[in-house]
Amino acid sequence: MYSIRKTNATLSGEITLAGSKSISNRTLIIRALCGESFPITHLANAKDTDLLQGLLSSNAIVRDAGAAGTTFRFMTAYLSTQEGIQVLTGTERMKQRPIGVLVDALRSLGANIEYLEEEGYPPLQIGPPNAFGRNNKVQISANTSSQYISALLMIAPTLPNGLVLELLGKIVSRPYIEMTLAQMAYFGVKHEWKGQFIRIEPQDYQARPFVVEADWSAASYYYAMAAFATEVDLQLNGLFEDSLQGDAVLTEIMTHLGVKTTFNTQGVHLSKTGLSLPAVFEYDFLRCPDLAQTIAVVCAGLGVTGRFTGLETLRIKETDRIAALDQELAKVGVKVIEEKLSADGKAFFRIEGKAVVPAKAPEFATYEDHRMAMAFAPLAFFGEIKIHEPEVVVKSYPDFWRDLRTVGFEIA
Ligand SMILES: O=C(O)C1=C[C@@H](OP(=O)(O)O)[C@@H](O)[C@H](O)C1
Ligand SMILES: C=C(OP(=O)(O)O)C(=O)O
Repeated sequence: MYSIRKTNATLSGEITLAGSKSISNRTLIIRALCGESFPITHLANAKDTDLLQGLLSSNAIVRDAGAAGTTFRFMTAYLSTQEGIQVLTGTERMKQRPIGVLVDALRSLGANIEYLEEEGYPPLQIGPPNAFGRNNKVQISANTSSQYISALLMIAPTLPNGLVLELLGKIVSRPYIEMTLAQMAYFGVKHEWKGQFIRIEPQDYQARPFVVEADWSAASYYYAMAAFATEVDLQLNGLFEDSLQGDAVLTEIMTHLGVKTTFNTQGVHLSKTGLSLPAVFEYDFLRCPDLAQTIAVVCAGLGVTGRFTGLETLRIKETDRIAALDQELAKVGVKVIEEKLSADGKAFFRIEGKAVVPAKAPEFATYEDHRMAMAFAPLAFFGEIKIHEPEVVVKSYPDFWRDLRTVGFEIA
């Protein structure tokens, strides 16, 4: 457990953020499918990326993706194209995260996949494919996780007849699908996306050097600190305005919550907007679910009522993130209230109250979720806090605590 304090109310310094884990993991899969190696600069140092790199270079029969969702989903599709029999497993939590939508789609393409424990969940046994990809039309429900779709898209150009993917229902996390297609395009693979259909012809990936941009989801924790600080002069290096990451929408979100972004040659500079805050901040996180915890804590810290939609997928991530936010925000007197469904069927969650950090440091549990630890850390601006199992941050941002110390946090 860490005890965290911020003894002054200002925020200044310079942080060089590590590479995006989402972009890195796509790049590694594409390189594995490419047949020719290419250099990757600024690859993420996230554990999820290390795991993927390890699994791709392993010949082991049992491969463990740990807690890494993209690693598990991307490897499921990748191994379906490979000879031999492999077992793909993960943590106890991974065994509760659904995979049936992807397995059904891969089976319809000819993959030979068996569930080793519970139907619809990891671990999987992936056997040699049978006429894999002879059929090239697949329907897939798009409302659970975009990672299934990205996993299929990346193998699509290597299939004998390519792939025509029909997305069924509401598309969650759409910018991650766009990220996948944009990276595939960088490596020479064309696609056509019309309405609910994405078509990819059989094509070869072209090897080219690749530079990974810094992680916008990781940047969000500094924006939260900037929202809580009285004065801000903070530089975050490695980020681009023209980003592959949907989470770059953070700059826009945070202008409403008091943080001004100025792009420069190195990345972004953060300062205060000086504008007054809204009483209520309404936002739909369907396109950027990984920002939801950060912004929930920002609203709590500022005493702005958050009114959020698009949180449905949060329940199947590293933990049930809605339940975790509810439990932990209660420790600073903030409520997470699920409203009745609106007429158009939208589920609204209200984040209500102003966080008060009690004199006896509150202890925040992290539920094996890196984003719980990182989203709650900025509350140290309001008093001493404690974070359980701080090492969870390794999943996406192993240097988080080191970097926090460099901007004036006392961590013991
Ligand atoms: O494709 C990706 O890199 C990701 C997609 C999102 O997941 P879902 O599509 O399951 O929402 C996101 O939450 C996750 O952190 C990374
Ligand atoms: C949801 C996340 O990751 P994954 O689904 O890849 O485990 C995340 O990093 O917030």
